[in-house]
Amino acid sequence: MKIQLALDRLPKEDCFRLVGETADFIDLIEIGTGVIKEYGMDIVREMKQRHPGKLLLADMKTCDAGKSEASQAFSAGADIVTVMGFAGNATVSGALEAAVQFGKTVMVDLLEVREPERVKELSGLGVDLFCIHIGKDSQEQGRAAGTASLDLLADVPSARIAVAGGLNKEAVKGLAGSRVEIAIVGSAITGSQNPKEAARHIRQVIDAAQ
Ligand SMILES: O=C(CO)[C@H](O)[C@H](O)COP(=O)(O)O
Repeated sequence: MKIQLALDRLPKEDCFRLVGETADFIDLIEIGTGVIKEYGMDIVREMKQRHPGKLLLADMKTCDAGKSEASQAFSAGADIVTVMGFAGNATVSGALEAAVQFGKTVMVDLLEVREPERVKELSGLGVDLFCIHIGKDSQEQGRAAGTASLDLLADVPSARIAVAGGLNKEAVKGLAGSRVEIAIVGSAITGSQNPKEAARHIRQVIDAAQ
């Protein structure tokens, strides 16, 4: 299982510092939605320039203008962009079209998607990478991402799966050995007193489970 470090609600300098400290233990870097709203495509561009060997995800959370927004992020150096699963099919298809043009990838964020039928429909459009996501506001109401929510993808055995939403070391351990390909971890690393050690521990948990 891969680790995607989510950089959310952070100043630019902290984003670069955190990636510098944890780079040995993470596989993907995510520029979070709020960080993109603050710094735009410049931070996507700069992160790719500084870390060309890491896969870079721009968490655009696109819900309209799919082709245009995906192209914007791919042009800036993103390898993966996110599009919301509740977006219209034309938006998802537009983003997928851009991904083909740039030779890159779309991740569909299933935040608030509850119907397996919708996941099958998205798969039919050509989506192969999905993110099961419990958002910040839901987390504050006591929900957390876990293996139970994998049921949403039970009918799409070919789907590649990422999981996000308050994952910590214990939750990542619970995902190890499941279908999940990418554990998206934000605050458990970025909010830790020692981000490098936090990332190292999560990496160890994953390696030990393989
Ligand atoms: O997409 C996100 C928020 O919308 C976050 O990147 C994702 O939830 C991971 O962060 P955390 O581990 O802090 O929940």
